[in-house]
Amino acid sequence: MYHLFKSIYLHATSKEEYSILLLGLDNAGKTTLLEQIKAAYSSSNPNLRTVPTVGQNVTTVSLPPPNPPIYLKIWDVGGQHSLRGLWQSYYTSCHAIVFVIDSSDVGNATLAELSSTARANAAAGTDNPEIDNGRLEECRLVLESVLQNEDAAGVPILVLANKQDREDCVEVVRIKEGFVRKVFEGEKGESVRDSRVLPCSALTGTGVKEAVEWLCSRVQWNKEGRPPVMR
Ligand SMILES: Nc1nc2c(ncn2[C@@H]2O[C@H](COP(=O)(O)OP(=O)(O)OP(=O)(O)O)[C@@H](O)[C@H]2O)c(=O)[nH]1
Ligand SMILES: [Mg+2]
Repeated sequence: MYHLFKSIYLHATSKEEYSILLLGLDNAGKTTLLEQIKAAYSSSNPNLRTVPTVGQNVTTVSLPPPNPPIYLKIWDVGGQHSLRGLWQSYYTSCHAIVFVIDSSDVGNATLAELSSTARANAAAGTDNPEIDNGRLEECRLVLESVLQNEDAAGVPILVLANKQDREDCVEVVRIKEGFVRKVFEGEKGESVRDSRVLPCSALTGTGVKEAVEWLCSRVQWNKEGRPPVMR
């Protein structure tokens, strides 16, 4: 009888917990985003004086109603080149991935032109000084490697076009149509995946709640594929 009551009590009081993995190049804004999420759901002030992450930061948030009563455990890992090899150890246990892009560092031409120019330059081993490619090509290679990893297969991906507060940013529609769609539909993409592209400014907090709400709905939608941990 004790065990029956205990299991009823645990069932009634425990909540589903889903892990969210923040990825993206160094300087994209992952740690700033983590700080804003933490602040948004705990009524504290965000610490926006970030330093490059070596290792990981983690925080767990509980969303208020009308969101479902779940926990999101958010993992922020370092995006520097030498640290990207560590990302794959998080793939099997994550329920969704957020790929953060610095929208002010993807070039000054249209993204379609940039993609083809960057590829042509890479193939020819040259660089056209007239066009600033930013880090678009590096970003493409890194996003492709995430999509191709078997341990991350089927995991919902939210691409965040961050730093939308900056005057020199590329707008979200261009990032979506000229870059993300091409990567997802390209031969190294995986078009059957649940995905979305949203604008945000981790610095001001704009778009952060919309991002979290999308994640919240998609991890629950995918819970048969990746069941939550009960806490
Ligand atoms: N203008 C603007 N700056 C931002 C935004 N998000 C982050 N930054 C700035 O970008 C820089 C890098 O931000 P971080 O959050 O530390 O970047 P990160 O992705 O965690 O970098 P790593 O830890 O090296 O992988 C900091 O100076 C932030 O203040 C944004 O939305 N707008
Ligand atoms: Mg960081």
